[in-house]
Amino acid sequence: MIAQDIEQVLISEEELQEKVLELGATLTEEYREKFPLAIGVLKGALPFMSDLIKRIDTYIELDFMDVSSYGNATVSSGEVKIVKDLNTSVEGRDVLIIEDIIDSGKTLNYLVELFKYRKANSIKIVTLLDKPTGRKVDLKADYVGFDVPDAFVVGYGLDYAEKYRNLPYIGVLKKEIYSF
Ligand SMILES: O=P(O)(O)OC[C@H]1O[C@H](OP(=O)(O)OP(=O)(O)O)[C@H](O)[C@@H]1O
Ligand code: HPA
Ligand SMILES: [Mg+2]
Repeated sequence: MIAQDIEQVLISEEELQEKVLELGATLTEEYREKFPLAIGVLKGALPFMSDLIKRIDTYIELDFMDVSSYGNATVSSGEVKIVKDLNTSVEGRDVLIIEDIIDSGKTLNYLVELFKYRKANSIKIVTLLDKPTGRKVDLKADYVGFDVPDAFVVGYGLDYAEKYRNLPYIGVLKKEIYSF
């Protein structure tokens, strides 16, 4: 079915779940004495966030921010739009931003600056994937699941034109799907 559009599986379901466990254990230690505000960046972070929070064994509060800069393209427009803002104030809070991928870095750079301006006490980033070759601004995550090569990847939350978010693994799309 939708798997027929995938050229190659980069990260299997088992590898994803193993990494989520490992990151959950690390974050449990990091936030043991705190009550962080975990902010999921919609829509891409949803599957990762859903799995990760179940592996964090300390008190956490959840919120969501919906920002978008890709539309239906495979290259960032560079303009980050807030589609849905937080319900909670970040002032004085220990913020943990949960992302699916850092590519150009523009989305997270925008969010980090916004949360600094709103006076968060601390801001950390956990991202499932990092694509260092895509970077346009200087930005590093505190916790990274996997580095990915310079290819447009989909699955486990990541989309191409809003499709493929529901694949249970991370794959590379066949070229003919997005170049015509
Ligand atoms: O580092 P960057 O170049 O900014 O790219 C990363 C961002 O782009 C994607 O979101 P997108 O804007 O496509 O929204 P989505 O999560 O709803 O797909 C992805 O989920 C990250 O949030
Ligand atoms: N795939 C899906 N969405 C993305 C990517 C990618 O490689 N980079 C930034 N947003
Ligand atoms: Mg997208």
